Amino acid sequence: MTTTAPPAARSLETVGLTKSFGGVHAVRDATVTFQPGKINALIGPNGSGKTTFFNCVTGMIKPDAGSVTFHGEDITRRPPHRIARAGIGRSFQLCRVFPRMTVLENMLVAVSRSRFRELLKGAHNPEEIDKARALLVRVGIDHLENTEARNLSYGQQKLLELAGVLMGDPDTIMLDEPAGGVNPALIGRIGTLVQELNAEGRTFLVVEHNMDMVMSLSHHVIVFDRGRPIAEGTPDVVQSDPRVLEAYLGV
Ligand SMILES: Nc1ncnc2c1ncn2[C@@H]1O[C@H](COP(=O)(O)OP(=O)(O)OP(=O)(O)O)[C@@H](O)[C@H]1O
Repeated sequence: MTTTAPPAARSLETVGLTKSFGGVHAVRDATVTFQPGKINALIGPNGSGKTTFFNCVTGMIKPDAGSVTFHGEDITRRPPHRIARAGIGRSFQLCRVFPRMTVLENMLVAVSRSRFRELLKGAHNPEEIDKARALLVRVGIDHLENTEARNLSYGQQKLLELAGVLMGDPDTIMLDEPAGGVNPALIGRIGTLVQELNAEGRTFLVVEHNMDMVMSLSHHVIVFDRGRPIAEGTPDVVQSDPRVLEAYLGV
């Protein structure tokens, strides 16, 4: 009798992912393998399909074709909460927090739906509250615990969103433009947090236009153009790839 070894688990990969909006081919036959345990960056000109790709991976929109595999399991077209439960956390390009809830309340609604119902009934789980407070300390906004989120700076809201993502203990974290609209001091703090969380074993996939951040933070860079990857490699390799210059500069 012969046995077949299971395929080696790879953290996250897509094969032939495709999504159109009417006549706009936002993501076209995108086959991408992200490096597990690393900080992966996804870059590309405006409109090259990065956010649509993110949304297909995290179940926010359904791809027209192709597959998404996470730790060897097909997660294509699963609803977002099931993908989150599988271990993929994400932030959004336009930060999503509940503006009239306090920072701590935002942390508590970041947990699962069943707990959200508990929260609405006023039944707070003490362990969740402890965990939320520890994460607020970690991202450096614990002093704002009782402040309504709308009174935070945009950068502080991004830190809150990241802390909320960490409430789910994801092993893979997808950040959509973490530096967008954030002042330089907080960009530095977000970058340091990403590095620390990565050193603890979490895989990152970061969409970002801030090239200083991308090049200093990432281990592996994937470049999108017109809906598909056109180049990948270390920051140094990608920066000197003529296809990348062409995509950005149209030369
Ligand atoms: N819901 C939608 N309906 C119609 N077209 C869309 C929709 N979402 C995205 N698109 C189009 O799909 C293409 C890819 O957009 P997407 O936002 O994924 O690119 P991006 O690389 O994330 O851009 P940016 O860097 O500017 O955020 C663009 O032409 C965009 O206008």
